[in-house]
Amino acid sequence: MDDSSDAGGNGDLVAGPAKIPVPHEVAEAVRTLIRWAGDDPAREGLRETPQRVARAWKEYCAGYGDDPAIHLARIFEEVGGYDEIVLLKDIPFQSHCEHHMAPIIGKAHIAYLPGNYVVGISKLARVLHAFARRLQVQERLTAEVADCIWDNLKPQGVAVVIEASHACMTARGVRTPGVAMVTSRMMGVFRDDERSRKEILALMGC
Ligand SMILES: Nc1nc2c(ncn2[C@@H]2O[C@H](COP(=O)(O)OP(=O)(O)OP(=O)(O)O)[C@@H](O)[C@H]2O)c(=O)[nH]1
Ligand SMILES: [Zn+2]
Repeated sequence: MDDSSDAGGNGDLVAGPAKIPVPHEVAEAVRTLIRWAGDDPAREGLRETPQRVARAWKEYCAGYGDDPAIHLARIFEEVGGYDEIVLLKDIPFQSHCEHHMAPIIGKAHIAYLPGNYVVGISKLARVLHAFARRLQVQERLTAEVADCIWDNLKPQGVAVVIEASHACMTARGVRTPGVAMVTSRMMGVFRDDERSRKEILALMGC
């Protein structure tokens, strides 16, 4: 294939982002895995696969280079006396389980009851992705997101609920599709006050 061709005239859009170099031993590890799985890493279709797999894993695990707390560094003094729940619902995310390195695909609901500060709403999703793009178990992911918001925003309450499907359960092993794992972490008023807890769970649709 001629790499210099640009038939669509879209320049960089066609070329995509610059590719990071892949260390030899990383590519070799993928070749070893392909061989062990039963295929020939030297055959035409698999020749560039080790580099692709390595770069894909850098992308899946980009959270290791993303400090979640940084996304909550820009906080605003409470806006216009707003003192009700802020909820970001149905945030899709992707992670990988630390046991099998298989995809965890799901959605998260993240809420807080402000104290003196609020944060740009996109930042809640950024915190989620910074923790999700690592090797995880769902319980720890849930706790890390909640703790990060609690520590940095100092709100009156935090509630995080995550529902996800684990490919290590659907594509292998017990092979049971259609199962959702649900985890939650309630802090402050959402843990201590029955009415607040019920209100947030109703808003989340849980
Ligand atoms: N609690 C929890 N378990 C998880 C998560 N992701 C994967 N697992 C489970 O981790 C367990 C690992 O069990 P092992 O017996 O060590 O591994 P395995 O022999 O591959 O187990 P099977 O998946 O049952 O075949 C499995 O039961 C997985 O379902 C997660 O996020 N939270
Ligand atoms: Zn797993």
